[in-house]
Amino acid sequence: MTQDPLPVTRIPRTGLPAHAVVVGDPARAAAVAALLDGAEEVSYHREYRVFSGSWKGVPVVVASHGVGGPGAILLFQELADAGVHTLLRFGTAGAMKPGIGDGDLVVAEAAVRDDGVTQQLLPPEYPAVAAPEAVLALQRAAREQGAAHHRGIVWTRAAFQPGLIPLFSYDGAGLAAIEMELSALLVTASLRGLVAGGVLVIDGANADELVDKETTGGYDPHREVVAAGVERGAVVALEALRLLAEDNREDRA
Ligand SMILES: O=P(O)(O)O[C@H]1O[C@H](CO)[C@@H](O)[C@H]1O
Ligand SMILES: O=c1cc[nH]c(=O)[nH]1
Repeated sequence: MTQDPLPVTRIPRTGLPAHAVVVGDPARAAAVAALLDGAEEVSYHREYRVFSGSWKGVPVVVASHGVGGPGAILLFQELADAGVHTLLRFGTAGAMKPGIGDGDLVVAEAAVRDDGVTQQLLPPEYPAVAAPEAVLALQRAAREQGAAHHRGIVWTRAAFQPGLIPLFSYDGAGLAAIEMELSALLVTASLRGLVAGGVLVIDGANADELVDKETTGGYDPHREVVAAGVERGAVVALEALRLLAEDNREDRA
Protein backbone atom coordinates (compact mmCIF):
# COMPACT_ATOMS: atom_id res chain seq x y z
CA MET A 1 0.00 0.00 0.00
CA THR A 2 1.47 3.44 -0.84
CA GLN A 3 1.82 5.82 2.10
CA ASP A 4 0.87 9.49 2.21
CA PRO A 5 4.00 11.64 2.28
CA LEU A 6 4.49 14.12 5.13
CA PRO A 7 2.47 17.28 4.49
CA VAL A 8 5.02 20.08 4.07
CA THR A 9 8.18 18.52 2.72
CA ARG A 10 6.46 15.53 1.03
CA ILE A 11 9.08 13.11 2.39
CA PRO A 12 7.93 9.54 3.01
CA ARG A 13 6.78 8.71 6.54
CA THR A 14 8.89 5.55 6.80
CA GLY A 15 11.94 4.00 5.24
CA LEU A 16 14.45 6.87 5.50
CA PRO A 17 17.90 6.30 7.03
CA ALA A 18 18.26 7.52 10.64
CA HIS A 19 21.27 9.81 10.03
CA ALA A 20 21.02 13.05 8.05
CA VAL A 21 23.08 15.96 6.78
CA VAL A 22 20.91 19.05 6.35
CA VAL A 23 21.96 22.04 4.24
CA GLY A 24 20.33 25.30 3.20
CA ASP A 25 20.78 25.13 -0.55
CA PRO A 26 19.07 22.41 -2.66
CA ALA A 27 22.08 22.52 -5.03
CA ARG A 28 24.39 21.79 -2.09
CA ALA A 29 22.17 18.85 -1.15
CA ALA A 30 22.69 17.46 -4.66
CA ALA A 31 26.45 18.06 -4.43
CA VAL A 32 26.72 16.25 -1.09
CA ALA A 33 24.50 13.44 -2.36
CA ALA A 34 26.86 13.03 -5.34
CA LEU A 35 29.50 11.84 -2.83
CA LEU A 36 27.26 8.95 -1.71
CA ASP A 37 27.03 5.43 -3.06
CA GLY A 38 23.68 4.64 -4.63
CA ALA A 39 22.30 8.17 -4.16
CA GLU A 40 18.65 8.57 -5.08
CA GLU A 41 16.39 11.61 -4.94
CA VAL A 42 13.63 10.75 -2.48
CA SER A 43 11.53 13.88 -2.95
CA TYR A 44 11.78 17.52 -4.03
CA HIS A 45 9.02 19.83 -2.91
CA ARG A 46 9.39 23.60 -2.33
CA GLU A 47 12.94 24.20 -1.00
CA TYR A 48 13.13 20.70 0.48
CA ARG A 49 15.25 18.45 -1.74
CA VAL A 50 15.89 15.08 -0.13
CA PHE A 51 18.30 12.29 -1.14
CA SER A 52 19.23 8.97 0.38
CA GLY A 53 22.33 6.89 -0.21
CA SER A 54 25.23 5.52 1.75
CA TRP A 55 28.54 6.92 2.94
CA LYS A 56 31.18 4.24 3.61
CA GLY A 57 28.43 1.73 4.29
CA VAL A 58 26.30 4.00 6.50
CA PRO A 59 22.85 4.80 5.10
CA VAL A 60 22.29 8.57 5.18
CA VAL A 61 19.80 11.23 4.20
CA VAL A 62 20.93 14.52 2.65
CA ALA A 63 18.24 17.19 2.66
CA SER A 64 17.92 20.92 2.02
CA HIS A 65 15.93 23.20 4.32
CA GLY A 66 16.11 26.55 2.50
CA VAL A 67 16.91 29.92 4.05
CA GLY A 68 15.59 30.86 7.49
CA GLY A 69 14.57 29.10 10.70
CA PRO A 70 10.76 29.15 10.26
CA GLY A 71 10.90 27.14 7.03
CA ALA A 72 13.86 25.00 8.08
CA ILE A 73 12.20 23.81 11.27
CA LEU A 74 9.45 22.20 9.18
CA LEU A 75 12.03 19.95 7.56
CA PHE A 76 13.66 19.14 10.90
CA GLN A 77 10.30 18.23 12.42
CA GLU A 78 9.21 16.12 9.48
CA LEU A 79 12.57 14.31 9.32
CA ALA A 80 12.08 13.51 13.02
CA ASP A 81 8.52 12.34 12.27
CA ALA A 82 10.02 10.05 9.61
CA GLY A 83 12.40 8.49 12.16
CA VAL A 84 15.63 10.42 11.53
CA HIS A 85 17.39 10.73 14.90
CA THR A 86 20.82 12.24 14.17
CA LEU A 87 21.11 15.47 12.17
CA LEU A 88 24.13 17.57 11.30
CA ARG A 89 23.66 20.95 9.67
CA PHE A 90 26.28 21.73 7.06
CA GLY A 91 25.88 25.37 6.13
CA THR A 92 27.65 28.60 5.35
CA ALA A 93 28.18 31.38 7.88
CA GLY A 94 29.82 34.74 8.42
CA ALA A 95 32.92 34.98 10.60
CA MET A 96 32.61 36.89 13.86
CA LYS A 97 35.95 36.35 15.51
CA PRO A 98 39.44 37.46 14.54
CA GLY A 99 41.42 34.57 13.15
CA ILE A 100 38.44 32.75 11.60
CA GLY A 101 38.94 33.07 7.87
CA ASP A 102 37.16 32.42 4.58
CA GLY A 103 36.80 28.71 3.84
CA ASP A 104 37.51 27.74 7.47
CA LEU A 105 35.03 25.48 9.27
CA VAL A 106 33.26 26.39 12.50
CA VAL A 107 31.99 23.50 14.62
CA ALA A 108 29.09 24.79 16.70
CA GLU A 109 28.95 24.13 20.43
CA ALA A 110 25.73 26.11 20.90
CA ALA A 111 23.71 28.85 19.23
CA VAL A 112 22.09 32.15 20.16
CA ARG A 113 18.33 31.72 19.55
CA ASP A 114 17.61 34.73 17.35
CA ASP A 115 16.08 32.38 14.78
CA GLY A 116 12.66 34.01 14.53
CA VAL A 117 10.71 30.83 15.23
CA THR A 118 11.71 28.96 18.42
CA GLN A 119 10.69 31.99 20.54
CA GLN A 120 7.13 31.06 19.54
CA LEU A 121 7.60 27.51 20.79
CA LEU A 122 9.27 27.92 24.18
CA PRO A 123 10.79 30.61 26.42
CA PRO A 124 13.90 32.43 25.22
CA GLU A 125 15.88 31.30 28.28
CA TYR A 126 15.86 27.72 26.95
CA PRO A 127 19.31 26.94 25.52
CA ALA A 128 20.20 25.81 22.00
CA VAL A 129 23.04 23.34 22.52
CA ALA A 130 24.71 20.86 20.22
CA ALA A 131 25.01 17.25 21.36
CA PRO A 132 28.54 16.87 22.80
CA GLU A 133 29.10 13.69 20.76
CA ALA A 134 28.24 15.61 17.58
CA VAL A 135 30.71 18.39 18.46
CA LEU A 136 33.48 15.86 19.09
CA ALA A 137 32.69 13.82 15.97
CA LEU A 138 32.77 16.95 13.80
CA GLN A 139 36.00 18.14 15.41
CA ARG A 140 37.64 14.74 14.92
CA ALA A 141 36.49 14.54 11.29
CA ALA A 142 37.79 18.06 10.60
CA ARG A 143 41.16 17.15 12.12
CA GLU A 144 41.37 13.94 10.12
CA GLN A 145 40.55 15.82 6.89
CA GLY A 146 43.20 18.46 7.68
CA ALA A 147 40.51 21.17 7.44
CA ALA A 148 41.17 24.47 9.23
CA HIS A 149 38.49 24.56 11.91
CA HIS A 150 37.37 26.33 15.07
CA ARG A 151 34.86 25.49 17.79
CA GLY A 152 32.50 28.04 19.21
CA ILE A 153 29.10 29.57 19.77
CA VAL A 154 27.12 30.55 16.68
CA TRP A 155 24.66 33.43 16.36
CA THR A 156 21.56 32.23 14.54
CA ARG A 157 19.81 35.39 13.33
CA ALA A 158 16.57 35.54 11.34
CA ALA A 159 17.38 38.82 9.57
CA PHE A 160 20.15 38.44 7.03
CA GLN A 161 20.07 42.03 5.79
CA PRO A 162 20.82 44.98 8.06
CA GLY A 163 17.77 47.16 8.82
CA LEU A 164 17.05 50.42 10.59
CA ILE A 165 17.56 48.93 14.03
CA PRO A 166 21.27 48.86 14.83
CA LEU A 167 22.70 45.35 15.01
CA PHE A 168 22.94 44.28 18.65
CA SER A 169 26.61 43.84 19.39
CA TYR A 170 27.84 40.65 20.98
CA ASP A 171 31.28 42.23 21.35
CA GLY A 172 33.15 40.47 24.09
CA ALA A 173 30.83 37.45 24.01
CA GLY A 174 33.24 35.41 21.91
CA LEU A 175 30.80 34.35 19.20
CA ALA A 176 32.45 32.50 16.31
CA ALA A 177 30.02 32.80 13.38
CA ILE A 178 26.61 34.05 12.21
CA GLU A 179 24.03 32.12 10.17
CA MET A 180 20.25 31.62 10.08
CA GLU A 181 18.97 28.13 11.01
CA LEU A 182 21.18 26.25 13.46
CA SER A 183 19.43 27.17 16.72
CA ALA A 184 16.12 25.97 15.23
CA LEU A 185 17.73 22.58 14.62
CA LEU A 186 19.34 22.38 18.06
CA VAL A 187 16.12 23.30 19.89
CA THR A 188 14.09 20.84 17.81
CA ALA A 189 16.62 18.15 18.66
CA SER A 190 16.43 18.86 22.40
CA LEU A 191 12.63 18.86 22.34
CA ARG A 192 12.43 15.62 20.34
CA GLY A 193 15.30 13.70 21.95
CA LEU A 194 17.49 13.77 18.82
CA VAL A 195 21.24 14.16 18.39
CA ALA A 196 22.18 17.31 16.47
CA GLY A 197 25.13 19.52 15.65
CA GLY A 198 26.46 21.78 12.96
CA VAL A 199 29.51 22.61 10.91
CA LEU A 200 29.66 25.85 8.92
CA VAL A 201 31.92 27.10 6.14
CA ILE A 202 32.92 30.75 6.41
CA ASP A 203 31.94 32.83 3.38
CA GLY A 204 32.75 36.31 4.67
CA ALA A 205 30.27 38.19 6.82
CA ASN A 206 27.22 40.07 5.65
CA ALA A 207 27.49 42.87 8.20
CA ASP A 208 30.53 45.11 7.71
CA GLU A 209 30.88 45.75 11.40
CA LEU A 210 31.40 42.03 12.00
CA VAL A 211 34.14 41.55 9.46
CA ASP A 212 37.69 40.96 10.56
CA LYS A 213 39.28 42.43 7.42
CA GLU A 214 42.55 40.59 8.03
CA THR A 215 40.94 37.16 7.68
CA THR A 216 37.82 37.55 5.53
CA GLY A 217 37.10 39.51 2.38
CA GLY A 218 33.49 40.40 3.29
CA TYR A 219 30.36 38.45 2.33
CA ASP A 220 30.74 36.58 -0.95
CA PRO A 221 29.79 32.91 -1.07
CA HIS A 222 30.74 32.63 -4.77
CA ARG A 223 34.49 32.35 -4.40
CA GLU A 224 36.97 29.54 -4.91
CA VAL A 225 38.07 29.71 -1.26
CA VAL A 226 34.47 29.09 -0.17
CA ALA A 227 33.92 26.31 -2.76
CA ALA A 228 37.06 24.56 -1.47
CA GLY A 229 35.77 24.91 2.10
CA VAL A 230 32.41 23.47 1.06
CA GLU A 231 34.12 20.45 -0.54
CA ARG A 232 36.09 19.80 2.66
CA GLY A 233 33.10 20.50 4.87
CA ALA A 234 30.88 18.01 3.01
CA VAL A 235 33.33 15.20 3.73
CA VAL A 236 33.70 16.36 7.35
CA ALA A 237 29.92 16.29 7.87
CA LEU A 238 29.56 12.82 6.29
CA GLU A 239 32.53 11.44 8.22
CA ALA A 240 31.14 12.83 11.48
CA LEU A 241 27.81 11.18 10.72
CA ARG A 242 29.64 7.88 10.16
CA LEU A 243 31.43 8.23 13.52
CA LEU A 244 28.10 8.92 15.24
CA ALA A 245 26.49 5.93 13.52
CA GLU A 246 29.38 3.73 14.72
CA ASP A 247 28.90 5.02 18.29
CA ASN A 248 25.18 4.24 18.04
CA ARG A 249 25.94 0.71 16.89
CA GLU A 250 28.37 0.18 19.78
CA ASP A 251 25.88 1.58 22.29
CA ARG A 252 23.28 -0.91 21.09
CA ALA A 253 25.68 -3.90 21.06
O1 LIG B 1 24.43 28.05 3.21
P1 LIG B 1 23.20 27.82 4.05
O2 LIG B 1 23.15 26.46 4.60
O3 LIG B 1 21.93 28.19 3.32
O4 LIG B 1 23.36 28.81 5.31
C1 LIG B 1 23.46 30.22 5.26
O5 LIG B 1 23.27 30.80 3.98
C2 LIG B 1 21.98 31.42 3.88
C3 LIG B 1 22.13 32.91 3.71
O6 LIG B 1 22.69 33.20 2.51
C4 LIG B 1 21.27 31.09 5.18
O7 LIG B 1 20.50 29.91 4.97
C5 LIG B 1 22.41 30.90 6.11
O8 LIG B 1 22.16 30.19 7.29
O1 LIG C 1 23.68 34.25 7.56
C1 LIG C 1 24.77 34.29 6.99
C2 LIG C 1 25.21 33.25 6.15
C3 LIG C 1 26.42 33.34 5.56
N1 LIG C 1 27.20 34.43 5.78
C4 LIG C 1 26.80 35.42 6.58
O2 LIG C 1 27.51 36.39 6.78
N2 LIG C 1 25.59 35.34 7.17
